[in-house]
Amino acid sequence: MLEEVKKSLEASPIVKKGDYNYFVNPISDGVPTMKPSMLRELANVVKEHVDMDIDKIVAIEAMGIHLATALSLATDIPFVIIRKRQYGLEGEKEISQKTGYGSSKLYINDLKEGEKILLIDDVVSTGGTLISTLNALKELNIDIKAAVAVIEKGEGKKLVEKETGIPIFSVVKLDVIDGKVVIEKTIAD
Ligand SMILES: O=P(O)(O)OC[C@H]1O[C@H](OP(=O)(O)OP(=O)(O)O)[C@H](O)[C@@H]1O
Ligand SMILES: Nc1nc2[nH]cnc2c(=O)[nH]1
Repeated sequence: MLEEVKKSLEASPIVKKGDYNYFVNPISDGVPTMKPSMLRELANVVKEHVDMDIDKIVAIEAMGIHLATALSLATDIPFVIIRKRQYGLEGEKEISQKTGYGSSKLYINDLKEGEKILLIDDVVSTGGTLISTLNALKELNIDIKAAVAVIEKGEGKKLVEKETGIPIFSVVKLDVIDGKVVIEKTIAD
């Protein structure tokens, strides 16, 4: 199980973004090319391990979108995207997001108080993105049933859990060591 995912991650090229070792992978970049079998397996793993008694899947742009789409097709649950684009719609909420290599704004739309959601993104690394997003969703009184970061890089997941009180489900934990992705564990181990 997850052999294709592990092989693909271990083969990830590493590029520097300043001092930050950024791995490049189909799950987190759509580059190199994503295989449908790998995307399907990831959606099924999430579906099997996470409480799917929810009203909506919520994706973070950009690299949560294909994961949310696959999960939506596997479960028939609708999804909405937290965009990097501002629409100015009524009720829109702005979030400031900071990663290990950049920052931007995110915009929450079309989520109602009490709605049961699963939040999904590709990677948790420093935890900056999930901390600001989960805290904003809490301020909106959204019922966060689950939060998923398919790939856990480094120690950011623990920080998110400490800062938000919300457990994060991840499929693979990895780190970049000596210029290579090293898998530390997977949900199948
Ligand atoms: O835990 P963190 O350090 O916050 O890193 C995780 C975030 O970094 C990436 O987003 P990025 O801003 O690069 O945008 P993208 O999804 O548009 O590539 C990734 O998709 C996560 O959202
Ligand atoms: N693709 C990719 N996305 C990230 N998001 C946060 N860190 C990383 C990384 O190293 N690679």
